[in-house]
Amino acid sequence: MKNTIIAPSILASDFANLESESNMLNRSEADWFHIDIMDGRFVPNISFGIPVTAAINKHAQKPLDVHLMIVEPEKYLEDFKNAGAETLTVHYEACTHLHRTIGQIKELGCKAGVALNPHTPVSVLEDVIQDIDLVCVMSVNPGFGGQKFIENTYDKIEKLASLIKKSNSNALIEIDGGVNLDNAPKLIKAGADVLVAGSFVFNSKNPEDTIKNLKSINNSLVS
Ligand SMILES: O=C(CO)[C@@H](O)[C@H](O)COP(=O)(O)O
Ligand SMILES: [Co+2]
Repeated sequence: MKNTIIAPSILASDFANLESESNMLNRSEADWFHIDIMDGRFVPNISFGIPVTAAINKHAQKPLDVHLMIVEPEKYLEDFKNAGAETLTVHYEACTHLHRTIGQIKELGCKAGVALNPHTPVSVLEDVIQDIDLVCVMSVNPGFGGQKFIENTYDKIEKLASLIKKSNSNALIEIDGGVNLDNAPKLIKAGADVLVAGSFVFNSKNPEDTIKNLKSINNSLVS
């Protein structure tokens, strides 16, 4: 049975209590910590950067999945690796030399991810899909948590799954934005391997239970 990876997004957590939020994720069935880095240039919002990532990493007992929504990400890869990143995801739209940037991530010993904005077709990845470990399909326009899920994402996942299969790539398909218990089963059926969920987890009454519910979707799909 496929084991869907659940990656709660720290963006929706209580920034004044990152230690307790991290401990909650450590106790929970979450697999990764999703860390959203926004620079106010690639996206119209600023979140936090390298020192806060390092501070989260002090408490996190699970891999950090770092989503760089920044221009010129190649300048900061090493800093984020040193801050604890296991996966470094750059945006296709922010990289003039994407192939080189992927190589730099690998040289640092990190997993290489590439994120696609909602308007970017999966076909742009044809010539790099074998080199990457993860494709992050944005199911909202990047920059903010709590936005409405874009329905076209299901088609996009299917196209990406077929590109990955055709290319004998091992890339994981991650979905980021507006994920909840209503759309998650359909996302998994379409081929999603990793679900990022921010507000759905942290705004719920019991985030640990919400993570457990997301994690158990696979079981219910089997029957
Ligand atoms: O990268 C982003 C937004 O740009 C995401 O990771 C959000 O943080 C997801 O938040 P929700 O849509 O689940 O609230
Ligand atoms: Co993200």
